[in-house]
Amino acid sequence: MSLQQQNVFREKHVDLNSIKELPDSYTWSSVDSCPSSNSSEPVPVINLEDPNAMKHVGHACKTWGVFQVTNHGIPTSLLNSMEASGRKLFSLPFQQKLKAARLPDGVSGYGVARISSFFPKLMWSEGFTLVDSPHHHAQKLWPQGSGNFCDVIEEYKKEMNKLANKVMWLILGSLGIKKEDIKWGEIKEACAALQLNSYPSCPDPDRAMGLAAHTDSTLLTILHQNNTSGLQAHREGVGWVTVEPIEGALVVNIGDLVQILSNGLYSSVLHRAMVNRTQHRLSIAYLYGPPSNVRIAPLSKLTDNVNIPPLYRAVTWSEYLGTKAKHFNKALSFVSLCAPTSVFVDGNDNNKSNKSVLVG
Ligand SMILES: O=C(O)CCC(=O)C(=O)O
Ligand SMILES: [Fe+2]
Repeated sequence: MSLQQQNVFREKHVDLNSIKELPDSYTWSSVDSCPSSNSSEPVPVINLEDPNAMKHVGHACKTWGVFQVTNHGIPTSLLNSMEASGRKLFSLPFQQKLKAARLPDGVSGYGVARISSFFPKLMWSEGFTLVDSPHHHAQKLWPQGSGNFCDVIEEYKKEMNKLANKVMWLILGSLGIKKEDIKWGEIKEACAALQLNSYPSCPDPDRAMGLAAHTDSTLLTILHQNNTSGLQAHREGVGWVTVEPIEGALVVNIGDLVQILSNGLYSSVLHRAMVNRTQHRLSIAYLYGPPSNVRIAPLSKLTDNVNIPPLYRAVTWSEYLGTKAKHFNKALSFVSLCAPTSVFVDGNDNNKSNKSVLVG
């Protein structure tokens, strides 16, 4: 990073652990105007070894757009090691983390939430995005050697890829889609990124926002949250519902690309992360998408051009990320083939960024 880039970066990046009182720039009035719902119905929990798992996945996609999975096959030891690696990274001194800072026009590296530019207020979180190999960043963070950090990341990505592929086929299967119906076939060659989020304890959590409301620009996202609640999903007619952490379970969010593929039968889930006064929260999101050159369009089996016309035009993942980076929570309506549908936009939706936004 050049000196000038470093200065610009420092103006935006603050060591949240050193702040004792919530500054005005971090004070959100919209947190109060969108309170959490008291609904007692929890987000569905699906045992992937249940013979009816596909049916349950279909129902959860139709009603919530988010669910938790158990018996998912990811070893607990790997989840623990990944969490420890995340902690090790975020507990580095602030100046050290800045050495692996995301470049102004880049995607990977350390920095504020990538959706920050769409909101007038700052979020109480720090993030680390890994798109390719982690080695380059690890060398900057730990010049003396990063221990098993890179091995854990690589192993985690490999295992998550298998799980994401399996869940993707449960989702497609629940729509009646078979392998031969997918022209781009092997979603095994999918692209993915890892997003590590850290939410330090906050002096005034009721007025702060960890990560503002957004949908993920993925096919699906698999999220591991440490034993600290904070993730909330928005359900039509109900409001914000907390996705309570369950030991060993993983959260699956339906992303915008499944909304396109399913021709709107399954909607991506609007979600956000809240913070708390005493605990440091950590989450690790595996962002799963198709190979970047594949055009994603409503599956022909789900449309008939007469009664059920395709609702979206075909887009590649990278094209969609560009649209999202410009129009944020309105992006789906920009690839829509019919009149714009109602979209939820929280905060300032003026486009100030031309970066890729993998989330939000
Ligand atoms: O921290 C969380 O629970 C949510 C993270 C998230 O939504 C994301 O990284 O896209
Ligand atoms: Fe997200």
